[in-house]
Amino acid sequence: MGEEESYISLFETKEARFRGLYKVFASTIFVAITFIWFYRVANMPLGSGSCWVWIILFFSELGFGLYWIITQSLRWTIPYQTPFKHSLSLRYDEEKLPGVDIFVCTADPKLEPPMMAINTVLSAMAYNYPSNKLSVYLSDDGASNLTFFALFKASIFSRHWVPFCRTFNVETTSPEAYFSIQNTVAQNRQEWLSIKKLYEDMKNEIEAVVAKGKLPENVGNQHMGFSEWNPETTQQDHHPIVQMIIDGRDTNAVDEDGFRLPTVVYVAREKRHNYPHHFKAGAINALIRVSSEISNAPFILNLDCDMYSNSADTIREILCFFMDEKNGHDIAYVQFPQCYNNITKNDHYANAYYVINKFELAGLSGHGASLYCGTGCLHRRESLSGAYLRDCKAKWEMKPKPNDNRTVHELNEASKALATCTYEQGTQWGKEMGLVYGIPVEDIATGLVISCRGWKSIYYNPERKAFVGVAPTTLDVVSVQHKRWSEGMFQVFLSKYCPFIYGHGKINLGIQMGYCNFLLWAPMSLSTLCYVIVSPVCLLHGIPLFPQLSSIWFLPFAYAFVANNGYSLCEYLSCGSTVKGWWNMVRMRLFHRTTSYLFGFIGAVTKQLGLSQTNFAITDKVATVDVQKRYEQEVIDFGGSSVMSTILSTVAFLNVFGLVGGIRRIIMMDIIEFRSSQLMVQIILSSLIVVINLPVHEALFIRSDKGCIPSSVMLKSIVLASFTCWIASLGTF
Ligand SMILES: O=c1ccn([C@@H]2O[C@H](COP(=O)(O)OP(=O)(O)O[C@H]3O[C@H](CO)[C@@H](O)[C@H](O)[C@H]3O)[C@@H](O)[C@H]2O)c(=O)[nH]1
Ligand SMILES: [Mn+2]
Repeated sequence: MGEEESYISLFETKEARFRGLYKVFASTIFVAITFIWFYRVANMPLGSGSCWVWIILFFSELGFGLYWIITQSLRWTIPYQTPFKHSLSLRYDEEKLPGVDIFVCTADPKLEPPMMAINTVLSAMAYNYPSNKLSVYLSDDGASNLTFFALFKASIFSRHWVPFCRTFNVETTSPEAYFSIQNTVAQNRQEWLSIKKLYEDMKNEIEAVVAKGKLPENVGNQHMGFSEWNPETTQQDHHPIVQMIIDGRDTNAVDEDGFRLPTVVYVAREKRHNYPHHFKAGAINALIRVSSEISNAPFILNLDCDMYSNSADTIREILCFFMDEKNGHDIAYVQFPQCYNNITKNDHYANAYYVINKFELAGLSGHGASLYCGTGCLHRRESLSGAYLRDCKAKWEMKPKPNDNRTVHELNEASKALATCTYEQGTQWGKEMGLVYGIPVEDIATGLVISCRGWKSIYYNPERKAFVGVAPTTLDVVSVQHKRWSEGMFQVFLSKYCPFIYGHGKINLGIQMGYCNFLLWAPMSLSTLCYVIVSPVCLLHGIPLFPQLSSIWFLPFAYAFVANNGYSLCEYLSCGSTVKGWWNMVRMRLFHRTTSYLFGFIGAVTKQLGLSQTNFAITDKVATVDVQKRYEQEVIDFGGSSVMSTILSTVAFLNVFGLVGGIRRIIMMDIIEFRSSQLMVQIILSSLIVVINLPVHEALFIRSDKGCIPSSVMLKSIVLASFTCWIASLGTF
């Protein structure tokens, strides 16, 4: 079918409504911002001691204002996509569908339990897609035989799991997630009970082996792959390991219903102490090469080990974008939002990224590009490998791999040669080919480079979550992640990949500005820090920084503040979250901007100056019972004494000091003086900061659990806050 039919698009794009109204509203905020800038310059107390404070504030407000302008690029046009998977099935027979290679990355069996990784692998094996077109590659940067053992066991379990999912149309194809949702006997009683038992037996066996840290004695006989490990093998020093566990070509590799199984391959690229391995980017680049040797599918789905597939038809949906004859040829990748299954009602760590997922990422794709977020993304092999759109035939013609008669052993050996440390030496890998090296957000930099090569990319946020992961459950881990992100993104901005320089003439202004929304998280910390430190300190010393309430100049400040936050609240609520959830997001933004983004800023600048090296701190995905309990109760886990909790407490104390000092002055005023007091805005500001910091005060003074802030940090912060106030008083006032 197909050719003779009149053309029907495989996907549709709709624009969000009321954008015109929004543009009018945004223009009013813009006017207010320009008034604020004007006020700050026109009223600069030149010659007075507090002049430098005004200069600081001017730069801070300039930062806020410019950043606000940049954020508008993501709110101009917001497209929403709908793929038509039924039309795809009508147009293409099963044999005509292209192959898809699925990459799952794991890096540390302690931080990322092997059970988690194999659940992701199993979820990917059970896609509602022809099995002989699927190949799943597990990249293990931990080079752990425990992970290999888990994958081997999962391959045996998959013979039952894949047909179970197919027979009963299971959508949540990660067994762990499936049994946690479907935790009472399902209708298909007999099958459900037996598959659950099989899963639990496997889980218990794997967890026991992982807990022991040692493989069972006789396991070597079960698969030749176990012989790859010897006592000298360590995470950072080992030869390349490639082991095909299921060979999809093998007519005996069938599930219990007699259907072929997807190919499953374990890969641990070579690591040596004196060779940089480039973290996740290095792992994916090795996988691109290894998979090209084995299956060479034209599409690559990239998943982190903690992001399982939650919707069986996802691949078919994504292919609607790529295989649309009219609009599909220039699409390089389709990115899904990162969603999590452990978000609490009011999302106290602001992990859900509601607004980013619903508006900002969609808004960027309104300009023709999507952020590549590292996971939940399906790429065209050519564009991911480094091809320019103009050089591609611009056809999705899928050349099936010619029959490969090599044995599994031969394929393994041929692939190992592609996963050595030396393979990339003197090549363009990490520069012009594959994922970009040297930046801890390899994904974002790579997505940008792909856009600059002429490709389009799509952001698709379906109703049913397509991929679901685990969000961090302590403030420490959230901060590790945000520090890496903000640092990496700012590094992109400072590097040759800066969208305004690298992208000049290659991508439109909307994409350049859109990217900067994310790339500039780190420097925004400076503007915020000025506000939350300078304002209370000046309040304490009675130095006014803002117009009095009765002044006409107060209006732009009030309007910009209220309109911006009011709009942000509406955006938040429209995503289905709560007012408390929004408040928590505002708090987390303050926390990040005063800590992790500051560290990120410093990190990016020192890297730029060549004073430090790129690192990738893996986020811990395991929580103790105690931590988990606090998380479920939405109690912030400050994680004891750290530089971060010291900064947070110091900022909290500074604002308490400022507020107390300010209120003392106000009490001593008469009513006329009060009305004309120029300190009122600072009092309001510090009050808001004190209220938003209530969980910090609680953790300092009331709580005594393990997640509270210890008294040593309290003392340090009081000393630091007092010292800051004292230094300021010595200064110019
Ligand atoms: O040397 C490494 C380090 C990490 N990883 C893998 O990278 C993934 C992401 O690491 P994680 O610690 O979970 O970081 P997150 O902050 O959760 O990751 C987000 O941010 C990263 C960029 O900073 C992206 O690569 C991820 O896709 C995105 O989910 C995990 O599967 C790891 O196993 C490796 O394969 N090798
Ligand atoms: Mn992760």
